[in-house]
Amino acid sequence: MAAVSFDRIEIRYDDGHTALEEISLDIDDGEFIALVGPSGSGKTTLLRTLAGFLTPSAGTISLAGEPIASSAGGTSVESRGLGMVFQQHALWPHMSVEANISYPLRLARLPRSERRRRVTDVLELVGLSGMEARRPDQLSGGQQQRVALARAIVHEPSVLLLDEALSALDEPLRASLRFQLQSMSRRLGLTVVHVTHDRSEALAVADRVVVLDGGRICQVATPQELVASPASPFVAEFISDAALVPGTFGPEGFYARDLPLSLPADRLTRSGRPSGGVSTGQLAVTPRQLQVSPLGDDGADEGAGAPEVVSSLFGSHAHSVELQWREMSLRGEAAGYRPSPGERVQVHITGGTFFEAAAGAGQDPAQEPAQEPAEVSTRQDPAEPV
Ligand SMILES: Nc1ncnc2c1ncn2[C@@H]1O[C@H](COP(=O)(O)OP(=O)(O)OP(=O)(O)O)[C@@H](O)[C@H]1O
Repeated sequence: MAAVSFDRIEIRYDDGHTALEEISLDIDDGEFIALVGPSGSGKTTLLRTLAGFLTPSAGTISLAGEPIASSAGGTSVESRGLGMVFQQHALWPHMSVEANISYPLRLARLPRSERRRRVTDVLELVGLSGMEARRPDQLSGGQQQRVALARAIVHEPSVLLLDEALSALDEPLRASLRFQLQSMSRRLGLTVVHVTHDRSEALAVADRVVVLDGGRICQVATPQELVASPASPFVAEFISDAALVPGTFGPEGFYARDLPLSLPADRLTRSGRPSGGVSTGQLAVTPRQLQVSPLGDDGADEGAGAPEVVSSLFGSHAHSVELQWREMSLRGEAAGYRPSPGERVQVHITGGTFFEAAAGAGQDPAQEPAQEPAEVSTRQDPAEPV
C-alpha cells in the first residue's frame, strides 16, 4: 500500500486539448478517494495518468514518496504495482476463476502452493469461496466483477484503481458491492482511487471526494464537508442538486432578487471571506433545505403566484418535488404529504449557502468555519409563502 502525490499535473492530448490542469493532490496511505465530476471533466484521464498509460505534460506524480511520472517519462505500468478494475470486467473467458485470479501471481513466478493459498484467501474476501473451478460464463455479472476485484488485489497492489467498476451492475447488487468494497479495502488497508459518475456512490464509500470540472479540481473534502460546505455554486449544484437563487446578503440575512423569499443570517452558511456590508450573489439551496407543504388557509391568495409542482417522485422518507416558481426551477422535499403535478404549494427554506458574486469557485471554505444548515421549524421561517 502507498501514499500518492500529484504535484501540478497537466495533461495535454496530442490534438492540443488540455484535459488536466494544475492538479495537486495528496492521497494518504490507506485512504479511499473518489473522483467525481461531469462527463469530460478529466476523471479517467487522471486515473490513466496514475496508472502509467499517459505521460504528464507537466508536473510530477510520486508513489510512496518516489517519483514515478513526469514530463520526462516515468516508470512502467507494471512496475507501479497497481491493481485495476474497469467497468467491463475483462476476464479471460476460457480460463477458470482460479486461473484468472492467479494470472498475475504466475507472471510473478510464485510457487503453485502459494498461488492456491492466495486465491483461496482472496475469494473468501470477495465472498466467492468454492468458485475456483467455474468459468466466467458460469457466473453472474456481479460475481464476474468480484472476480475482477479479486484479481486486482491478489498481488497486494500499492494502490487499487477503479474506473466505474460498479457502474455496469444493477441495484441492489451494486449497493451490496459498495459495502463489500469498503469493508475489504479497510481490512486490507488499501489505498483506493475510485472514479465514478455516481455522486451518491462517491459520498457513500470514500474518505474524501475530489470534485473535478473542466480538468481542474474544484474541491477536495470529506463527504460531510462537501455537503455542508460546498466550495462553489458548481459543487453545491453538482453534489447536492442545489438551486442557485440570486439575491443579496446583508446584516439581516439573504433576500432573493426575483422571488418573495428570504433567510436570516443565522440560518445560512456563508462561503469564503465576508467582504462586509451588503453583497450580491447566490444562495445555494439543496432539496433537503426546501420544504414543500400545502397552501394553507392562512390568507394565501389562492396561490396565484405560488410555486407550481412540476413533478413529485415518491420517497420513503420524503417525496422529491420539482417546482417551477416564476422563472426558477427548484427541487424540494415534502414529508407526510405528496403533492400532485400542477398543484400550487408553499415552500419554506431551512438553510442555504451564500456565495458572493465573482468570488465563486476556488474559495476555501476552511477560511471560515461552516455552520451546519439550521433545521428549524418551517412555520416560523421568513421564506414567506405567496
Ligand atoms: N485521446 C484523447 N484525445 C483528445 N482528447 C481526449 C482524449 N481522451 C479524452 N479526451 C478529452 O479529455 C477530456 C477529459 O476526458 P476524460 O475521459 O478524462 O473525462 P471523464 O471525466 O472521465 O469523462 P466520462 O465521465 O465521460 O468518462 C474530455 O474533454 C475528453 O474529450
